[in-house]
Amino acid sequence: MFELMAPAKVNWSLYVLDKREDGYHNILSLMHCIGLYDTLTFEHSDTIELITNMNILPEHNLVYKAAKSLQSYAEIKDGARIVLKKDIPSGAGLGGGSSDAAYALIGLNKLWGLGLDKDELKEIGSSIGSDVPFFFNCPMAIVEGRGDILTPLEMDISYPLLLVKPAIPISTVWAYERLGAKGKAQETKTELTKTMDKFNNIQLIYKALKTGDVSLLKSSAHNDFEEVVMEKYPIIKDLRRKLLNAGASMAIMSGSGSTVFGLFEDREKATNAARQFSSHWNRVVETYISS
Ligand SMILES: C[C@](O)(CO)[C@H](O)COP(=O)(O)OP(=O)(O)OC[C@H]1O[C@@H](n2ccc(N)nc2=O)[C@H](O)[C@@H]1O
Ligand SMILES: Nc1ncnc2c1ncn2[C@@H]1O[C@H](COP(=O)(O)OP(=O)(O)OP(=O)(O)O)[C@@H](O)[C@H]1O
Repeated sequence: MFELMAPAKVNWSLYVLDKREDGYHNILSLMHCIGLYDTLTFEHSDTIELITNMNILPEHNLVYKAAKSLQSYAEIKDGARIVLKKDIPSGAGLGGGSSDAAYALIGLNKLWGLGLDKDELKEIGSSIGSDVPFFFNCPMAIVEGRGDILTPLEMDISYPLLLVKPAIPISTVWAYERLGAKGKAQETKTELTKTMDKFNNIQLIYKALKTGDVSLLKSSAHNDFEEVVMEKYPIIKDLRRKLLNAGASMAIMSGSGSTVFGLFEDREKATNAARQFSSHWNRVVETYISS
Protein backbone atom coordinates (compact mmCIF):
# COMPACT_ATOMS: atom_id res chain seq x y z
CA MET A 1 0.00 0.00 0.00
CA PHE A 2 1.24 3.52 -0.75
CA GLU A 3 -0.10 7.07 -0.69
CA LEU A 4 0.08 9.99 -3.13
CA MET A 5 -0.84 13.63 -2.58
CA ALA A 6 -2.72 15.28 -5.47
CA PRO A 7 -2.26 19.08 -5.40
CA ALA A 8 -4.72 21.77 -6.45
CA LYS A 9 -3.91 24.57 -8.94
CA VAL A 10 -4.63 28.23 -9.45
CA ASN A 11 -4.74 30.15 -12.71
CA TRP A 12 -2.66 33.35 -12.53
CA SER A 13 -4.20 34.22 -15.86
CA LEU A 14 -6.83 32.58 -18.02
CA TYR A 15 -7.92 33.60 -21.51
CA VAL A 16 -10.61 31.73 -23.40
CA LEU A 17 -9.88 32.05 -27.10
CA ASP A 18 -12.03 30.55 -29.87
CA LYS A 19 -14.60 27.74 -29.75
CA ARG A 20 -13.36 24.65 -31.58
CA GLU A 21 -15.12 22.24 -33.89
CA ASP A 22 -15.11 19.58 -31.13
CA GLY A 23 -17.15 21.93 -28.89
CA TYR A 24 -14.24 22.75 -26.55
CA HIS A 25 -12.49 26.11 -26.37
CA ASN A 26 -8.85 26.91 -26.95
CA ILE A 27 -7.45 28.51 -23.84
CA LEU A 28 -4.27 30.32 -22.86
CA SER A 29 -3.44 30.12 -19.19
CA LEU A 30 -0.63 30.25 -16.66
CA MET A 31 -1.33 27.53 -14.11
CA HIS A 32 0.51 26.89 -10.85
CA CYS A 33 0.31 23.96 -8.41
CA ILE A 34 -0.40 24.86 -4.80
CA GLY A 35 -0.01 23.18 -1.43
CA LEU A 36 -3.60 22.02 -0.96
CA TYR A 37 -4.07 18.30 -1.44
CA ASP A 38 -6.38 15.35 -1.87
CA THR A 39 -4.84 12.07 -0.71
CA LEU A 40 -5.02 8.81 -2.63
CA THR A 41 -3.93 5.43 -1.28
CA PHE A 42 -3.49 2.40 -3.50
CA GLU A 43 -3.44 -1.33 -2.86
CA HIS A 44 -4.03 -4.45 -4.92
CA SER A 45 -7.55 -5.86 -5.24
CA ASP A 46 -9.51 -8.11 -7.62
CA THR A 47 -11.72 -5.32 -8.93
CA ILE A 48 -11.56 -1.52 -9.08
CA GLU A 49 -12.91 -0.31 -5.76
CA LEU A 50 -13.11 3.36 -4.83
CA ILE A 51 -13.69 4.49 -1.26
CA THR A 52 -14.15 8.22 -0.85
CA ASN A 53 -15.67 10.93 1.33
CA MET A 54 -17.41 12.47 -1.74
CA ASN A 55 -21.13 12.08 -2.18
CA ILE A 56 -21.18 11.16 -5.86
CA LEU A 57 -21.45 7.65 -7.30
CA PRO A 58 -18.01 6.02 -7.50
CA GLU A 59 -18.55 5.37 -11.25
CA HIS A 60 -18.92 9.13 -11.79
CA ASN A 61 -15.66 9.86 -10.03
CA LEU A 62 -12.75 10.94 -12.24
CA VAL A 63 -10.50 8.59 -10.23
CA TYR A 64 -12.67 5.62 -11.20
CA LYS A 65 -12.72 6.82 -14.84
CA ALA A 66 -8.92 7.12 -14.77
CA ALA A 67 -8.57 3.55 -13.43
CA LYS A 68 -10.92 2.16 -16.10
CA SER A 69 -9.14 4.09 -18.89
CA LEU A 70 -5.73 2.84 -17.77
CA GLN A 71 -6.98 -0.74 -17.48
CA SER A 72 -8.29 -0.66 -21.02
CA TYR A 73 -5.22 1.18 -22.45
CA ALA A 74 -2.89 -1.41 -20.90
CA GLU A 75 -5.28 -4.29 -21.76
CA ILE A 76 -5.14 -5.71 -18.24
CA LYS A 77 -7.70 -6.95 -15.75
CA ASP A 78 -5.82 -6.11 -12.51
CA GLY A 79 -7.87 -4.36 -9.87
CA ALA A 80 -7.10 -1.81 -7.16
CA ARG A 81 -8.55 -0.56 -3.92
CA ILE A 82 -8.23 3.22 -3.99
CA VAL A 83 -9.07 5.42 -1.04
CA LEU A 84 -9.60 9.05 -1.99
CA LYS A 85 -9.67 11.59 0.82
CA LYS A 86 -10.86 14.94 -0.51
CA ASP A 87 -9.60 18.18 0.95
CA ILE A 88 -9.79 20.25 -2.26
CA PRO A 89 -13.33 21.61 -2.62
CA SER A 90 -15.27 20.65 -5.79
CA GLY A 91 -16.61 23.13 -8.33
CA ALA A 92 -14.01 25.53 -6.99
CA GLY A 93 -11.82 26.26 -10.02
CA LEU A 94 -8.96 24.51 -8.20
CA GLY A 95 -8.84 21.49 -10.52
CA GLY A 96 -9.23 18.95 -7.71
CA GLY A 97 -11.01 16.29 -9.77
CA SER A 98 -8.45 16.61 -12.57
CA SER A 99 -5.53 16.32 -10.16
CA ASP A 100 -7.08 13.23 -8.57
CA ALA A 101 -7.37 11.67 -12.03
CA ALA A 102 -3.74 12.50 -12.88
CA TYR A 103 -2.46 11.02 -9.60
CA ALA A 104 -4.71 7.96 -9.99
CA LEU A 105 -2.95 7.32 -13.32
CA ILE A 106 0.48 7.82 -11.71
CA GLY A 107 -0.40 5.58 -8.74
CA LEU A 108 -1.94 2.78 -10.78
CA ASN A 109 0.91 2.84 -13.31
CA LYS A 110 3.15 2.08 -10.32
CA LEU A 111 0.82 -0.40 -8.58
CA TRP A 112 0.28 -2.39 -11.76
CA GLY A 113 3.94 -2.14 -12.82
CA LEU A 114 2.97 -0.87 -16.28
CA GLY A 115 6.05 1.28 -16.87
CA LEU A 116 4.17 3.82 -19.00
CA ASP A 117 5.93 7.15 -19.46
CA LYS A 118 4.60 10.59 -18.53
CA ASP A 119 3.55 11.40 -22.11
CA GLU A 120 1.43 8.26 -22.37
CA LEU A 121 -0.23 8.98 -19.02
CA LYS A 122 -0.88 12.59 -20.07
CA GLU A 123 -2.52 11.38 -23.27
CA ILE A 124 -4.82 9.04 -21.33
CA GLY A 125 -5.48 11.86 -18.83
CA SER A 126 -6.49 14.25 -21.58
CA SER A 127 -9.45 12.03 -22.50
CA ILE A 128 -10.65 12.16 -18.86
CA GLY A 129 -10.58 15.95 -18.43
CA SER A 130 -9.01 19.00 -20.06
CA ASP A 131 -7.10 20.03 -16.92
CA VAL A 132 -5.65 16.54 -16.25
CA PRO A 133 -2.45 16.85 -18.39
CA PHE A 134 -1.38 20.00 -16.53
CA PHE A 135 -0.94 18.07 -13.27
CA PHE A 136 1.97 16.16 -14.80
CA ASN A 137 3.77 19.51 -15.04
CA CYS A 138 3.97 20.95 -11.54
CA PRO A 139 5.22 23.42 -10.40
CA MET A 140 3.78 25.45 -13.28
CA ALA A 141 3.12 25.64 -17.00
CA ILE A 142 1.66 27.72 -19.78
CA VAL A 143 -1.42 25.79 -20.87
CA GLU A 144 -2.84 26.05 -24.39
CA GLY A 145 -5.18 24.23 -26.77
CA ARG A 146 -7.93 22.41 -24.89
CA GLY A 147 -5.55 22.12 -21.95
CA ASP A 148 -3.31 19.55 -23.63
CA ILE A 149 -0.50 21.77 -24.96
CA LEU A 150 1.91 22.49 -22.14
CA THR A 151 5.04 24.55 -21.75
CA PRO A 152 6.55 23.56 -18.38
CA LEU A 153 8.20 26.40 -16.45
CA GLU A 154 10.71 26.62 -13.62
CA MET A 155 9.97 28.58 -10.46
CA ASP A 156 12.26 29.39 -7.51
CA ILE A 157 10.03 31.67 -5.45
CA SER A 158 7.10 30.40 -3.40
CA TYR A 159 4.14 32.75 -2.81
CA PRO A 160 1.70 32.68 0.11
CA LEU A 161 -1.92 32.77 -1.04
CA LEU A 162 -5.18 33.01 0.84
CA LEU A 163 -7.90 31.01 -0.92
CA VAL A 164 -11.53 31.89 -0.19
CA LYS A 165 -14.47 29.95 -1.59
CA PRO A 166 -18.10 30.95 -1.11
CA ALA A 167 -20.58 28.07 -0.78
CA ILE A 168 -21.37 28.12 -4.51
CA PRO A 169 -20.12 25.22 -6.60
CA ILE A 170 -19.65 26.38 -10.19
CA SER A 171 -20.10 24.02 -13.10
CA THR A 172 -17.35 24.46 -15.69
CA VAL A 173 -19.81 23.58 -18.48
CA TRP A 174 -22.12 26.39 -17.31
CA ALA A 175 -19.25 28.90 -17.15
CA TYR A 176 -18.10 28.16 -20.72
CA GLU A 177 -21.69 28.34 -21.97
CA ARG A 178 -22.25 31.66 -20.26
CA LEU A 179 -19.08 33.06 -21.77
CA GLY A 180 -20.31 32.03 -25.24
CA ALA A 181 -23.79 33.48 -24.70
CA LYS A 182 -22.34 36.81 -23.62
CA GLY A 183 -20.70 37.39 -27.02
CA LYS A 184 -17.55 39.34 -27.70
CA ALA A 185 -17.28 43.09 -27.30
CA GLN A 186 -16.61 45.05 -30.49
CA GLU A 187 -12.85 45.26 -30.85
CA THR A 188 -10.74 46.86 -33.49
CA LYS A 189 -7.65 44.66 -33.20
CA THR A 190 -7.28 41.54 -35.37
CA GLU A 191 -7.63 38.11 -33.72
CA LEU A 192 -3.91 37.49 -34.20
CA THR A 193 -2.93 40.76 -32.52
CA LYS A 194 -5.29 40.08 -29.62
CA THR A 195 -3.83 36.58 -29.11
CA MET A 196 -0.31 37.96 -29.23
CA ASP A 197 -1.21 40.59 -26.60
CA LYS A 198 -2.56 37.82 -24.38
CA PHE A 199 0.53 35.69 -24.87
CA ASN A 200 2.72 38.69 -24.02
CA ASN A 201 0.67 39.21 -20.86
CA ILE A 202 1.21 35.60 -19.81
CA GLN A 203 4.97 36.05 -20.34
CA LEU A 204 4.85 39.22 -18.25
CA ILE A 205 3.13 37.42 -15.36
CA TYR A 206 5.73 34.68 -15.47
CA LYS A 207 8.49 37.31 -15.46
CA ALA A 208 6.77 39.04 -12.52
CA LEU A 209 6.61 35.77 -10.56
CA LYS A 210 10.24 34.92 -11.37
CA THR A 211 11.45 38.31 -10.14
CA GLY A 212 8.94 38.93 -7.34
CA ASP A 213 7.58 42.02 -9.15
CA VAL A 214 4.15 42.18 -7.51
CA SER A 215 2.98 45.38 -9.21
CA LEU A 216 3.65 43.86 -12.65
CA LEU A 217 1.77 40.75 -11.54
CA LYS A 218 -1.15 42.83 -10.39
CA SER A 219 -1.45 44.72 -13.67
CA SER A 220 -1.09 41.63 -15.88
CA ALA A 221 -3.21 38.94 -14.16
CA HIS A 222 -6.55 38.36 -15.88
CA ASN A 223 -9.37 35.79 -15.92
CA ASP A 224 -11.91 35.85 -18.77
CA PHE A 225 -14.48 34.05 -16.60
CA GLU A 226 -14.54 36.70 -13.87
CA GLU A 227 -17.01 39.06 -15.52
CA VAL A 228 -19.66 36.49 -16.42
CA VAL A 229 -19.36 34.51 -13.20
CA MET A 230 -19.34 37.61 -10.96
CA GLU A 231 -22.38 39.00 -12.78
CA LYS A 232 -24.37 35.96 -11.65
CA TYR A 233 -22.65 35.59 -8.25
CA PRO A 234 -21.72 39.10 -6.95
CA ILE A 235 -20.46 37.55 -3.70
CA ILE A 236 -17.34 36.47 -5.59
CA LYS A 237 -16.65 40.08 -6.58
CA ASP A 238 -17.26 41.16 -2.98
CA LEU A 239 -14.79 38.57 -1.72
CA ARG A 240 -12.16 39.72 -4.22
CA ARG A 241 -12.58 43.32 -2.99
CA LYS A 242 -12.49 42.13 0.61
CA LEU A 243 -9.20 40.30 -0.02
CA LEU A 244 -7.66 43.51 -1.35
CA ASN A 245 -8.97 45.45 1.66
CA ALA A 246 -7.51 42.78 3.93
CA GLY A 247 -4.03 43.49 2.54
CA ALA A 248 -3.70 41.25 -0.53
CA SER A 249 -1.36 42.74 -3.17
CA MET A 250 -3.61 41.29 -5.86
CA ALA A 251 -6.69 39.05 -5.94
CA ILE A 252 -8.29 37.11 -8.77
CA MET A 253 -10.74 34.25 -9.33
CA SER A 254 -9.23 30.85 -10.16
CA GLY A 255 -10.43 28.87 -13.22
CA SER A 256 -14.18 29.01 -13.70
CA GLY A 257 -14.66 29.82 -9.99
CA SER A 258 -15.87 30.02 -7.36
CA THR A 259 -12.56 30.34 -5.43
CA VAL A 260 -10.83 33.72 -5.31
CA PHE A 261 -7.25 33.93 -4.14
CA GLY A 262 -5.24 36.81 -2.77
CA LEU A 263 -1.46 37.14 -2.81
CA PHE A 264 0.09 38.23 0.51
CA GLU A 265 3.52 39.50 1.46
CA ASP A 266 4.05 36.63 3.88
CA ARG A 267 2.26 33.68 5.43
CA GLU A 268 1.58 35.49 8.68
CA LYS A 269 -0.25 38.35 6.93
CA ALA A 270 -2.30 35.82 4.96
CA THR A 271 -3.17 33.92 8.15
CA ASN A 272 -4.22 37.12 9.91
CA ALA A 273 -6.38 38.15 6.93
CA ALA A 274 -8.02 34.69 6.90
CA ARG A 275 -9.81 35.56 10.17
CA GLN A 276 -11.99 37.99 8.21
CA PHE A 277 -13.27 35.13 6.03
CA SER A 278 -14.33 32.68 8.72
CA SER A 279 -17.87 32.36 7.32
CA HIS A 280 -16.45 30.92 4.06
CA TRP A 281 -14.20 27.99 3.30
CA ASN A 282 -10.67 29.44 3.33
CA ARG A 283 -7.08 28.23 3.39
CA VAL A 284 -3.57 29.68 3.43
CA VAL A 285 -1.30 27.82 1.01
CA GLU A 286 2.08 28.21 -0.67
CA THR A 287 2.65 27.97 -4.42
CA TYR A 288 5.02 25.25 -5.67
CA ILE A 289 8.65 25.75 -6.53
CA SER A 290 10.79 23.53 -8.79
CA SER A 291 12.23 20.51 -7.00
C1 LIG B 1 -11.57 26.29 -16.65
C2 LIG B 1 -10.37 25.38 -16.65
O1 LIG B 1 -10.21 24.80 -15.36
C3 LIG B 1 -9.10 26.19 -16.91
O2 LIG B 1 -7.95 25.55 -16.50
C4 LIG B 1 -10.47 24.25 -17.67
O3 LIG B 1 -10.59 24.78 -18.98
C5 LIG B 1 -11.61 23.30 -17.37
O4 LIG B 1 -11.12 22.01 -17.49
P1 LIG B 1 -11.93 20.72 -16.95
O5 LIG B 1 -12.67 21.08 -15.71
O6 LIG B 1 -10.96 19.60 -16.92
O7 LIG B 1 -12.99 20.54 -18.11
P2 LIG B 1 -13.59 19.22 -18.79
O8 LIG B 1 -14.11 18.33 -17.71
O9 LIG B 1 -12.63 18.66 -19.78
O10 LIG B 1 -14.79 19.84 -19.61
C6 LIG B 1 -16.01 20.26 -19.05
C7 LIG B 1 -16.72 21.13 -20.08
O11 LIG B 1 -16.11 22.43 -20.11
C8 LIG B 1 -16.05 22.93 -21.44
N1 LIG B 1 -14.64 23.13 -21.82
C9 LIG B 1 -13.62 22.63 -21.06
C10 LIG B 1 -12.32 22.86 -21.41
C11 LIG B 1 -12.04 23.63 -22.56
N2 LIG B 1 -10.79 23.89 -22.95
N3 LIG B 1 -13.07 24.11 -23.31
C12 LIG B 1 -14.36 23.88 -22.96
O12 LIG B 1 -15.28 24.35 -23.62
C13 LIG B 1 -16.75 21.90 -22.31
O13 LIG B 1 -18.10 22.29 -22.38
C14 LIG B 1 -16.65 20.63 -21.50
O14 LIG B 1 -17.70 19.73 -21.76
N1 LIG C 1 -12.43 13.11 -7.73
C1 LIG C 1 -13.23 14.16 -7.95
N2 LIG C 1 -13.04 15.32 -7.29
C2 LIG C 1 -13.82 16.40 -7.51
N3 LIG C 1 -14.84 16.42 -8.38
C3 LIG C 1 -15.09 15.29 -9.08
C4 LIG C 1 -14.29 14.12 -8.90
N4 LIG C 1 -14.76 13.18 -9.73
C5 LIG C 1 -15.79 13.73 -10.38
N5 LIG C 1 -16.02 14.98 -10.00
C6 LIG C 1 -17.06 15.89 -10.51
O1 LIG C 1 -16.40 16.93 -11.27
C7 LIG C 1 -17.01 18.19 -11.06
C8 LIG C 1 -16.04 19.32 -10.65
O2 LIG C 1 -14.75 18.89 -10.55
P1 LIG C 1 -13.58 19.81 -9.99
O3 LIG C 1 -13.75 20.02 -8.55
O4 LIG C 1 -12.28 19.27 -10.45
O5 LIG C 1 -13.83 21.14 -10.80
P2 LIG C 1 -13.37 22.55 -10.52
O6 LIG C 1 -12.96 22.73 -9.11
O7 LIG C 1 -14.43 23.46 -11.02
O8 LIG C 1 -12.03 22.69 -11.32
P3 LIG C 1 -11.69 23.44 -12.67
O9 LIG C 1 -12.85 24.28 -13.09
O10 LIG C 1 -10.49 24.22 -12.32
O11 LIG C 1 -11.37 22.29 -13.57
C9 LIG C 1 -18.05 17.99 -9.98
O12 LIG C 1 -19.29 17.98 -10.63
C10 LIG C 1 -17.76 16.63 -9.39
O13 LIG C 1 -18.95 15.97 -9.03
